[in-house]
Amino acid sequence: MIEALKKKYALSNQGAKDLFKGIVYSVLANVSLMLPVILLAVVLNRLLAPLLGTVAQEFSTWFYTGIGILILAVVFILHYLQYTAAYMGTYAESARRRIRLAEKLRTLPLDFFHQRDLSDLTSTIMGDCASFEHAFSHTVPQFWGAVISTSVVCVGLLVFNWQMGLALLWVAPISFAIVLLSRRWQEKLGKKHMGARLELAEGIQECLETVQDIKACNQEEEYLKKLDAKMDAAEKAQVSSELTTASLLTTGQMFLRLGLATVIVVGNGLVMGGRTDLFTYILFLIAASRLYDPLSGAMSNMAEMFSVGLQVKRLKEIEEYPEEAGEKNIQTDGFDITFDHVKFSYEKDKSVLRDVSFTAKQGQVTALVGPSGGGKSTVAKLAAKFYPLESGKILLGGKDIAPLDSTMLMKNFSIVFQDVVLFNNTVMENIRVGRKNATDEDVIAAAKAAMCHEFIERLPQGYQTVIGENGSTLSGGECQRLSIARALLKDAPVILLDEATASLDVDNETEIQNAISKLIKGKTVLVIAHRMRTIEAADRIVVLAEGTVAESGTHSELMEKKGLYRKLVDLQTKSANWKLNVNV
Ligand SMILES: Nc1ncnc2c1ncn2[C@@H]1O[C@H](COP(=O)(O)OP(=O)(O)OP(=O)(O)O)[C@@H](O)[C@H]1O
Repeated sequence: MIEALKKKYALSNQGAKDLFKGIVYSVLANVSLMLPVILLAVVLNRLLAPLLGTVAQEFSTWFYTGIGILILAVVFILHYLQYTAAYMGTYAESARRRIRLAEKLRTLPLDFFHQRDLSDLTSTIMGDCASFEHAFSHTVPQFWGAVISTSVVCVGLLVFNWQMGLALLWVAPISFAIVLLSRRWQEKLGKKHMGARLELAEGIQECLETVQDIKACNQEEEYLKKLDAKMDAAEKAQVSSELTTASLLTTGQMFLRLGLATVIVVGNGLVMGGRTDLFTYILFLIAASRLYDPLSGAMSNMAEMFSVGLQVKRLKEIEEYPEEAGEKNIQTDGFDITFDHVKFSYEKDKSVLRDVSFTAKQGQVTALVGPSGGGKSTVAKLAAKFYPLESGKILLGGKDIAPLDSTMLMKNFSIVFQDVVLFNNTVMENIRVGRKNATDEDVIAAAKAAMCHEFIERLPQGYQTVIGENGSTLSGGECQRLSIARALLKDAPVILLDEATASLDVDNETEIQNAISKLIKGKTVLVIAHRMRTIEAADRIVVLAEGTVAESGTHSELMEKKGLYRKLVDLQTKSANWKLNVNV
């Protein structure tokens, strides 16, 4: 049972045990609701003895009051136990689920995050987890509790008087069938609603991220119109999903109440015909008033459980995604990086790299140049195993990196990408990301080398200043210098620099390049730069165009060759003399 619950609702062992406890208490609490009915029937039987024609027995008010209080106490205790088991268990499981998800995300390979939509992931982690809290505290235990307890009571009523039992219960299977048979329909509408909600969340996120550009291009009205359309679509999908569910549910619940009419008609006939007594008739009338409520409740819960099913599926997709299970022991023979006939595509059948082969030697600077979109950044990311290859191999110190553990591999890389990622934390901690156990002095030394120290000192709290989400309170050049400081601090044997000095002015660029020159001594350096003069001194230049290596060699070799590299250099020389003509 515990195993079945674990599997069905993606629960931990403790979570499944707590849910089981919640269901058991829910069954007992529901059954206990029949105790007042039984007491009422017994009391009425005694009080109405003269009317019913039965032998009048001695009636003790105190005795029945005492039993009544005892029953109330039992009902209260069982409901209390059910409440604590369902609620405490659910919230403890919710905390475990969130931690489990965070742990799982930590172990997933990077390509998982490139495949999944980030707002979809956020909505699973935040939204679905919140829905589970409601479902597992308010719905699932109550549903199973109602189904099991009413089945037990129904069997009891059928054994007691099968004709009255049938008159009371014939409606239940039909009512449930109405809701159950429409499950696929409800799930389809639920999926559509979830899809529309995700699109809306994506739209809002995109709008917030690009608000400056939208304003700068006077696109507010246009953009808001599109967002409005997404809101309308989400609202429509929600209304149609809820309306359908509510209509079917109300139909089922109304049908259930028909049973009261059949109890009256059948009971009347049986009492008139002398085939049953008035006591049984009254007992079934009271039972009808108590029994249909939990069944109605179970039907409403069932609709919510359909949508929980969809959310559990999304959660399982993350939990069951194969974890990164690479070799932890990385022993390489030096740190040369070799691309050996590498073929790669982000999307199926859209090759970005075709047959790329070259070696970036340790102790040398290898520069990647070429037209925009040629695949330079992709090559740098593949060198650090951000994505799996379609075919070919990438070797680090002669060792294929494909089977290696990414976290262990990453220890060998210092990376500065075009898009700098900074955390909403202090400057000190943002640089310390490079090396967790670095002392404050180490951090400051790296900051000085990356020309950050001066501007950091000018910040309100110096190194202890919190820099906002992704460094929102700093300029682009300052963010880039921080990320260079981080890389200097890490001081790994392989260095990937993708447009590392792109946002710096000429003075800063020269100084930083001096700092980088110190950093790269004896290391394998793969550098991408659009400004050709910054890589003229590189030991080897690899020209990438349309996903292949067009040519390679030193600056002078390539200039002599008069190929693509020469063309790019000439173009840049021309553009360096370009001036903004304000008299046109
Ligand atoms: N995450 C991604 N998903 C899908 N396609 C991508 C992705 N990143 C890059 N591409 C595509 O891969 C190709 C190579 O991109 P890449 O960024 O490697 O080129 P690049 O030479 O570094 O360009 P640039 O000089 O403009 O930075 C381009 O056509 C680009 O559109």
